[in-house]
Amino acid sequence: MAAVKDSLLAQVAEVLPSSGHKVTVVGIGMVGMASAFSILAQGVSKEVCLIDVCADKLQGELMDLQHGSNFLKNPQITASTDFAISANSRLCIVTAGVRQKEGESRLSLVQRNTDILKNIIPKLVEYSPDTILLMVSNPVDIMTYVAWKLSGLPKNRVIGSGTNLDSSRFRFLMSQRLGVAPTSCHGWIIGEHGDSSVPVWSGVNIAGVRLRELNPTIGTGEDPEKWNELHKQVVDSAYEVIKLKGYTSWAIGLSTASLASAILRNTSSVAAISTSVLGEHGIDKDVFLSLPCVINANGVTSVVKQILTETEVQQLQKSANIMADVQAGLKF
Ligand SMILES: NC(=O)C1=CN([C@@H]2O[C@H](COP(=O)(O)OP(=O)(O)OC[C@H]3O[C@@H](n4cnc5c(N)ncnc54)[C@H](O)[C@@H]3O)[C@@H](O)[C@H]2O)C=CC1
Ligand SMILES: CC(=O)C(=O)O
Repeated sequence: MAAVKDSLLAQVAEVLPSSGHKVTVVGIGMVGMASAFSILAQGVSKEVCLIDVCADKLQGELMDLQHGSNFLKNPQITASTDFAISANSRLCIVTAGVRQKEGESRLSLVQRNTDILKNIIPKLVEYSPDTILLMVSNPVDIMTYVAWKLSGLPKNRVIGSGTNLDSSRFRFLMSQRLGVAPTSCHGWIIGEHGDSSVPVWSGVNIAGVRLRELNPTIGTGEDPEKWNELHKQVVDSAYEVIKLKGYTSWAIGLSTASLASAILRNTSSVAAISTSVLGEHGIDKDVFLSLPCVINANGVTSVVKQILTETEVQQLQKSANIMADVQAGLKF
C-alpha cells in the first residue's frame, strides 16, 4: 500500500531548501531566546537556527519553539552544537557569553567574552562567508570590534546592537513625561552602549519642535525640570533590571528583531548601532561606537552626519577614548 503522503500529494516540483532569510542565533540564553522569539513572532524570518554549547538546553528550546509553530508561519527552526548547521545564514546574531552580575559593569566582561568569540566568529564566517554579523554580547562595542577583527569581513557587515536599546529606553521615558508614543519621541543616545553613552539633547524633538528651543537648559544641571534625569535613568536601566530579575532580555530581543528586520527586508532604516567611528566627529581611534546609521541588506551603508554641539562631540570622543584604552589591554 502506498504511504499516506504519496496517496495525498502529487509532487509537481521540489520544495526550495531555504527562504534566503536564514538567521542564526549563537547563545540561547535569555537574550538569544528573546531575540529568536521576537524574530519568529514578528515574521522577520521563518528560518531560525540556534547554536549553543549546551546540547540539552538547545533541544529543550528547539522543541518548545517548534510546539508553537501552529501559531507562526510554518517556521523552520533548527538547533545544534555544530556550526555546520548555520551554513548559508544571511544574518548571524551573537549573544553568547557571560553577563553582568548585580552591580558589575559591562566592561568587566571584556576578556571573558573575547575568549568566547574566538571560538565562534571564525566558524560562523567559514559556513556563511556572505553573512552579516550582529553582535549583542557585552561589552557590545568592543565585542563588535573584536568580531570584525576575527571575521575578516568588511566593516559594513559587522554591526553591534549598540545604543538602539538605550535610545529605545530614552524614548520610552520621554513618552512617559509627555504622553506621546515612543515612536513619535525623537531622541538619540549615541556612543558607548552603557556607562559613557551620550544623549543628543540638542536634537531631541517632537514633530520637529526641538525641546531645547522650548527649554534652553534641557539636559543640563541648570534645568529646573531635571530632564537630564532621563539619561541617568537610561544608564541605570540595565543595572536596575539586573538587580530586580537577574538579567535583561525582552527589550534587547525586540531591538535585535528590529535590526534583523532592517537587514533582511532591506529597509534602509536609520537606527543607532555600533559601527566603526574612526574619522567621525573628529574621533581618531579605531573603535566601534553607536551613531545613527542607514541599515539594509548590505549592513551599514551610511552614517548619518548628526549636527552635534561641542559638548556632545567631547562626550563622544571621551567614549571613544575609553573604548580604545580597554581594547589596548585585550589579548586576542
Ligand atoms: N547589547 C545589549 O544591549 C545587551 C547585551 N547583553 C549581553 O548578552 C550576553 C548574553 O546574555 P544572557 O543571554 O542574559 O546570558 P545567558 O547566560 O542567559 O546566556 C548565555 C548563553 O551563551 C552560551 N554560550 C557560552 N559560551 C558559548 C560558546 N562558546 N558558544 C555558544 N554558546 C555559548 C551559554 O551556554 C548560554 O546559553 C551577555 O554578554 C550580556 O551582557 C544582554 C542584554 C543587552
Ligand atoms: C545588559 C545590557 O547591556 C542592557 O540591558 O543594556
